[in-house]
Amino acid sequence: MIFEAQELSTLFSDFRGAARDRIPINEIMTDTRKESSQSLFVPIIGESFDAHQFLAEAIKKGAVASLWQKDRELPAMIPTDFPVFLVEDTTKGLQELATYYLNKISPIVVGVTGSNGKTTTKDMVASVLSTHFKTHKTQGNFNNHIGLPLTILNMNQDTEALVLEMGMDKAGEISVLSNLAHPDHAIITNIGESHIENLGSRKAIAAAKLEITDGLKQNGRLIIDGDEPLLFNVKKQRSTISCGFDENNAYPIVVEELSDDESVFSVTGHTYKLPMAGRHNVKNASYVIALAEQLGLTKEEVQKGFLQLEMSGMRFEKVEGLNHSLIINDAYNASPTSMRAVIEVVAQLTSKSKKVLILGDMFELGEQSEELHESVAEAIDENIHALFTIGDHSEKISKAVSQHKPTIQTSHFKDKKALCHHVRPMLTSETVVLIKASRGMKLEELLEELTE
Ligand SMILES: CC(=O)N[C@H]1[C@@H](OP(=O)(O)OP(=O)(O)OC[C@H]2O[C@@H](n3ccc(=O)[nH]c3=O)[C@H](O)[C@@H]2O)O[C@H](CO)[C@@H](O)[C@@H]1O[C@H](C)C(=O)N[C@@H](C)C(=O)N[C@H](CCC(=O)N[C@@H](CCC[C@@H](N)C(=O)O)C(=O)O)C(=O)O
Ligand SMILES: Nc1ncnc2c1ncn2[C@@H]1O[C@H](COP(=O)(O)OP(=O)(O)OP(=O)(O)O)[C@@H](O)[C@H]1O
Ligand SMILES: C[C@@H](N)C(=O)N[C@H](C)C(=O)O
Repeated sequence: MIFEAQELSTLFSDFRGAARDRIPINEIMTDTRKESSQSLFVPIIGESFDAHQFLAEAIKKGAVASLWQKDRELPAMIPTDFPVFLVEDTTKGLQELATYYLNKISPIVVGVTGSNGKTTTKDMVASVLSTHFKTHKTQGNFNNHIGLPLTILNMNQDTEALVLEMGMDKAGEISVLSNLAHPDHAIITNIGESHIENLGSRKAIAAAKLEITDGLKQNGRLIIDGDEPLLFNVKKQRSTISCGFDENNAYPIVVEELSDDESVFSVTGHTYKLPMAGRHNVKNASYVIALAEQLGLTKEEVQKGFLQLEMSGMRFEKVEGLNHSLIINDAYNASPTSMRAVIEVVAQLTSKSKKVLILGDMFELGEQSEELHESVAEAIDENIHALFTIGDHSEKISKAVSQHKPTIQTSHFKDKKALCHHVRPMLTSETVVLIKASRGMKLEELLEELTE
């Protein structure tokens, strides 16, 4: 149970029905298409539906009370004793509920934002903190003004640490999330180009990410990518902790060994093993090390947390392909920085000799889209055997590569089936294929044709 209807009557003073009864509410329902039990229905007005139309269905599906937006007519057929709490805006009501519940449980709160690496770092933080605290974390990519409150309302009553991914694609959005969650500590993973179409520049993206301090608790620490020039000003502030490969960072990283499945590195003289490849993941891990120290965890707990890491899917997710080839599904999303980062990892892999890249469009890059797509070609060197692009914009990458690096086989496709038909014969035990593009491309659909 998260609360009783009676508690909500103190939060929302305008109500009808048995709102003052001690009716247990176990969960929040925002989608009547999903099963629920003993839930509070919160009808969200979205782009395709106004959920107020589904109240009867919600009751059938297990709702025992509901928020209701005052400017919507309440259906007459609803039982007179059914508790309804009237609010100006149901999304804001959801957020108020989350704040109320957060204050009731009062866990340590860690906020994670950044252009790339939010989900990865959130998963790392949760894995490490779970060695010391009862920990709850954002599920999937529930990182916006609806997903974050739902994450809070989904935590168990005995939660001691809450790890919240905070996403944005417009200025002001992180500020709302930070002022809702009031993190004890906050992490900015990097400043890339994601959603630059809306923000206009990387400088504006940095400013938007720094909104995470708007709600940061007194004495809270901001942990940042100390190698990022756009964050150098905030790096000087006492409450900021800088991590990165530059030796002048508070937590300087020394890479000892990078292999296909493991990264060995040291931070402030202690060596860690991370069961992931890529310098970018080493940097993500350094944020977790700095945070863990703030929270009093031992280095052994940190190392244990790294070793028991459970990553979210479609982030460098390794899948066996046809003929014992290796498919790397990094298809959740893409921006130039993240695409370059993961291409570097694939180029360095030693377990496979034939390296094939399948790269799709990157969205929301605005006027800089062509130039930013072309810039990815700079990260593609002779370690790569073939590059296949798909979509409307990624052809800029294959054209740039075919022009400057003619030894690399390149082709562009408009159609997933045709692409797979071309790639399948290349799949042998020596082949690794990287799949990466923006979420809207849904390149994970290629896996059907490239795996058993
Ligand atoms: C509101 C909601 O949850 N909608 C989800 C719903 O969409 P659908 O189109 O079906 O419904 P509507 O939104 O139009 O309907 C309103 C409500 O009606 C409910 N409903 C509908 C039909 C029905 O028969 N019964 C019903 O009860 C419905 O459930 C709605 O509550 O389903 C879709 C498919 O599952 C979901 O995709 C959709 O989710 C929306 C997009 C959403 O915002 N969900 C959040 C919980 C969330 O966190 N989603 C994340 C993605 C977040 C994200 O994109 N983050 C960005 C950064 C932030 C950008 C910010 N500006 C923003 O607005 O998001 C990033 O880059 O990471 C996720 O799904 O992973
Ligand atoms: N610190 C980093 N710097 C650059 N790229 C990174 C970093 N961390 C992860 N990446 C790349 O970004 C991809 C997406 O990682 P992840 O999903 O954790 O980021 P995210 O910020 O949650 O992304 P999104 O906002 O699209 O949900 C990874 O597969 C990897 O290619
Ligand atoms: C996940 C969503 N917020 C997102 O980043 N969408 C990009 C632009 C996409 O659709 O690829």
